[in-house]
Amino acid sequence: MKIQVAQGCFCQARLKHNKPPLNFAFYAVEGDGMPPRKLESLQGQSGMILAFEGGTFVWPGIQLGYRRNVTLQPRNEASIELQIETRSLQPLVVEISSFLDENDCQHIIDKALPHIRKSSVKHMDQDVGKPDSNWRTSSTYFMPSDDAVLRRIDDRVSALTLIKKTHQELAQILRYEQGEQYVAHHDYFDPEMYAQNRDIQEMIKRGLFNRLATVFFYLTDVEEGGETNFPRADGLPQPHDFGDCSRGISVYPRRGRIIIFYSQHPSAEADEYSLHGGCQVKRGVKWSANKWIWNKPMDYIQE
Ligand SMILES: O=C(O)CCC(=O)C(=O)O
Ligand SMILES: [Fe+2]
Repeated sequence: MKIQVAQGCFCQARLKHNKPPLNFAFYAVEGDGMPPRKLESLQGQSGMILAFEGGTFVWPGIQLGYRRNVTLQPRNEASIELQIETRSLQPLVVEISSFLDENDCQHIIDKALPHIRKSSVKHMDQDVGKPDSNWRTSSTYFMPSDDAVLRRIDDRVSALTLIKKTHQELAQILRYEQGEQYVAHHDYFDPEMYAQNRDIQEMIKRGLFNRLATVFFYLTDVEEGGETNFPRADGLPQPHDFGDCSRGISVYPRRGRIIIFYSQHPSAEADEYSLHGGCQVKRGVKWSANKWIWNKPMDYIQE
């Protein structure tokens, strides 16, 4: 038996359009606590079986505005039809305009309301000791999936992303009141930026594992502002002002809408273009939620 090992890059077509290349690769895990090693020269070897953990599905973006009709088959539910639209290729952002219904959205809000408290952020080494409100002024509740509605949503997210439920974190419910925001940041943990943080190093196994994708729910319409902005969309340079929402692309809140954006390339390398923020709510209140998905089981949610 001969097994070809692919190692490569979606390069030619992208470079032609002045887009940064998207690399993909295979990795070997050397042992607990060791960073993964790239397998770069295995072509032509025979009789080898590669077993790897961490490989996960990514929706192909195809092109901006591409619309794909899909039929999902969530566990314990009839199939559902929906349309996935590509909003950005770099970072990869797709939108489903109607994923949650009115009742789902209201259920999440009602359930979170008694528990919601000021949001925190995980500080990079250089920011330890600074107030969370430098970055984020919203309120948060991490909500256990302890009823049928929430379990159904987890199953749907799993069917949509084609990533097991065990890889999801608990939904982080967010409320932004007028004037509140979360400036641009990454959802993945850069091992170098958290070198002194033992908990994070343990969680990401020094770079082996990380958040792969974010499924972001919009639970209310917002009268003005509150959009999610990707200031580096389409390969733009690093912004000077991380609160500037005038660059790149923005997705506006609409009750029931969701987006999926990917923090990693198919190669499992972090995508620095996935920088994003929750822009200031100018009028009204924004309820929303993060479903962070890892490239490993997290043990918050059982299959
Ligand atoms: O509120 C938003 O639109 C984005 C929030 C966000 O990026 C986060 O909570 O990590
Ligand atoms: Fe985020």
